[in-house]
Amino acid sequence: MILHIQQVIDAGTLSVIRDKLQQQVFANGLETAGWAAEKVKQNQQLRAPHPIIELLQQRLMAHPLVKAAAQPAQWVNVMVNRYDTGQHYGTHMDDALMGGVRTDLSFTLGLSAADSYQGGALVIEDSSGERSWRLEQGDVLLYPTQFLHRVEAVTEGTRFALVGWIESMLREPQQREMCFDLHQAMQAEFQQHGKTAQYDLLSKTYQNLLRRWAKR
Ligand SMILES: O=C(O)CCC(=O)C(=O)O
Ligand SMILES: [Fe+2]
Repeated sequence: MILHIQQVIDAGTLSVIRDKLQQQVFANGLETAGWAAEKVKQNQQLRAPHPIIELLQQRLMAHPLVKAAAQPAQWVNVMVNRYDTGQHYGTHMDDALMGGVRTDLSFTLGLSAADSYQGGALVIEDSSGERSWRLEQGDVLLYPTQFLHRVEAVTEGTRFALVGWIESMLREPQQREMCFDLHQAMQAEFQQHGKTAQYDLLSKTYQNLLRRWAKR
């Protein structure tokens, strides 16, 4: 399950954040690249602790869809990536363990308006082929960390994005998808019909599956 959630952060907040980001000193992205990824990583990054990262991470952590889809146990290496014109991040795998935290999900939160730069698509490969995203500012893409992926070269302008990884209480993508679907069905039933007997059954199954599978 790859989830595209729209408008997690409003455009006004993002405009203030971008102004602040322009004043920060970014480090070379190679600082956090593994030995293979360093062959293909050409970007810049701003790492935690930093108040901008703190603020954005708090918003993501509080978002109901992020919570329901990721069932987070821990967040790790949340940082701002910056790609100026000509920069890219070629095909790579993210490390399975970052400081002892297992990376079950990756996310990218778009911080730049999609029409303010050219190129810079995030491309994810699976056995059926490739899919690419140029996220609108404020949108987040949440995806299992199991795929080869890349960021295409930015050919004009600058692409800022918040990226990071999540260790989930539900290790398997299939478990997360089942719990997420059930959660969404439960919510829809409650919103449309109230606390019906069907809602209670969905809720019972959701909570019991979570209890059965969740590990921290
Ligand atoms: O900038 C992005 O959207 C993703 C970057 C990425 O793949 C990474 O930092 O490992
Ligand atoms: Fe990556």
